[in-house]
Amino acid sequence: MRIKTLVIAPYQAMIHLIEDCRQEEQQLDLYMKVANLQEAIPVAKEAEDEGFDVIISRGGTSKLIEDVVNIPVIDIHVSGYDMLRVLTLANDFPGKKAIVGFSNITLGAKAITDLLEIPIDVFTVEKAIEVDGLVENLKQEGYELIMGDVITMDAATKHNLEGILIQSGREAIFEAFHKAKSIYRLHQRQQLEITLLRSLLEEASSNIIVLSCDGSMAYQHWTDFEGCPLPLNKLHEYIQEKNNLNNDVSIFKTSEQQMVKQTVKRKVIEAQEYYLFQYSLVTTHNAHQQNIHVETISQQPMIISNSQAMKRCMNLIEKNVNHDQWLLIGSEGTGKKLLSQYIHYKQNYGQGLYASIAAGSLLLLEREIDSDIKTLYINEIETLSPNEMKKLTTILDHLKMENLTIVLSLTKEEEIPHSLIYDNDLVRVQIPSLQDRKDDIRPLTTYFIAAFHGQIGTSVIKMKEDAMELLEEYSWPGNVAQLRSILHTAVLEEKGYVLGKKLLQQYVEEQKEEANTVDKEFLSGTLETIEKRIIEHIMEEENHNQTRVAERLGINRSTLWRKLKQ
Ligand SMILES: Nc1ncnc2c1ncn2[C@@H]1O[C@H](COP(=O)(O)OP(=O)(O)OP(=O)(O)O)[C@@H](O)[C@H]1O
Repeated sequence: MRIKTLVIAPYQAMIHLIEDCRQEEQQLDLYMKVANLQEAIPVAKEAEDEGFDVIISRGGTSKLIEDVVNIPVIDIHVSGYDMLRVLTLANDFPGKKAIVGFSNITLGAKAITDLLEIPIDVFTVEKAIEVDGLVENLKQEGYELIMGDVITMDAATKHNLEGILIQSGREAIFEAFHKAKSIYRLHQRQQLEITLLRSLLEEASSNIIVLSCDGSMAYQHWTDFEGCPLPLNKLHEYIQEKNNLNNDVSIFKTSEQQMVKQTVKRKVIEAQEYYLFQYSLVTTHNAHQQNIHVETISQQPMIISNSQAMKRCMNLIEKNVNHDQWLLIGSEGTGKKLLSQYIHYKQNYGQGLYASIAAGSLLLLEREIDSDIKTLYINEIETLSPNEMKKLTTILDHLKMENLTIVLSLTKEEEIPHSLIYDNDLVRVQIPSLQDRKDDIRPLTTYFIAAFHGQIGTSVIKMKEDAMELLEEYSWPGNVAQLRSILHTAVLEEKGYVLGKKLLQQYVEEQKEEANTVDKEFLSGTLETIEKRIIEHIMEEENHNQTRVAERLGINRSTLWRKLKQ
């Protein structure tokens, strides 16, 4: 196959020479046009669109073309022979003579005029616009003959000076033909490699975008998204903000409310930095609408541990911090989840994903756990039936083989199979209830008040001493979560800077009453009525699945059926 080549000649005489040279050229399919500098740009663009393989041109013109096309551009050099020819020609002219041009011409010219002691002066310009003024000055200084490129000749004609165009000879043309062939072959090989790599990349990985460090896009390929889920300027900001980006994983919500996982990798290729962003959808629920909540923990969670009881608990955690199987036991709201996030942070220092899931949902989870999830927190284990507990043990055995820290959370240990919670590999941490660590109430209160002030702009910044004492006296059946929730309600209500006892007392009393009414109402009536109420309650919790209800109550299905009929 012949190489389709366009020669953009900056002057007409070159066309004749090329016509002559083409007789000896077999591999190039040569076309020719005359155009100099700016005029050459549209010609070159058109040639690229028409499927030309290579462009050949000369000097400033080829430089301009190079910037606007993606096909190889070959420059016809001004050779020493060209220079010798023009100087020989000029030598016989009488009067003052000068060569004017860019350094690609003038360096060689100066060397020859010095060596051969030819009385011709050499002037170098850096920009095309300098030529006209320079030639005008030379005329005033008495120069009669000017040599140079096409622009120099135009200026000479304009100022009525004699001019000789430095033309390229046969050797320079043949050298350019030779270069065109070898560069074209190299370009072809590279294009082939790029096409192959692109198709491999498209098959092997999708939903990726590659940016260079200035934010410009080098490659993208999407299958699950219509385009990049984040605007490109956000990605650029991301690159600039994070200085150590390698395998950085994060989770975010798109404008369409989809949860998306983003993984960023940094690659350095020939001293250029590139960033590969890969996206995947994090399905937070499966067909049964079971939720797995995935997030990043980018800051070390603050754990208040003023009390001796909580200090012991934290010591145990710190001592075993790199362990990958944990059992956190504590009543509702004691901080089990927060502690699991603390363990996750200590193990991964903000990298990797943290996920939490209720045990019942884990049993129904249809997918593999995402490999970027480094910690899996499993709670609500106590709501499972004995059969489900067995299933959970099998799932956990499987999960233990993954590169994953598992944190089991329990509010009570009774009725939990030993196989699940008496595994030697488990680090067991008992989290004391708030009543058993009253020394934490004061710092927790201060911490929550400051956090609400900072995060939601509430005005309270201090507690009255009698209000604090009230909090320290209360038994807190809902533990830290309940303390936090009461303080939250109170600071939203209080518009002053100081939170007093009166308002708090009102909320604490409400909590006490609520607890009493629930218990009292639930336990009122005969044994038969209470039993019925319990069955109804469990039926609600188990979605009216009678097999599971019977399992939980430890009775067989026919007994349950009979009791329901009563
Ligand atoms: N020691 C602590 N220091 C600071 N904040 C805490 C502490 N313990 C708990 N909290 C806060 O109290 C609230 C309840 O904690 P968390 O959800 O971790 O409890 P939990 O034991 O997992 O609750 P549940 O058993 O109901 O799932 C959270 O807002 C948590 O940040």
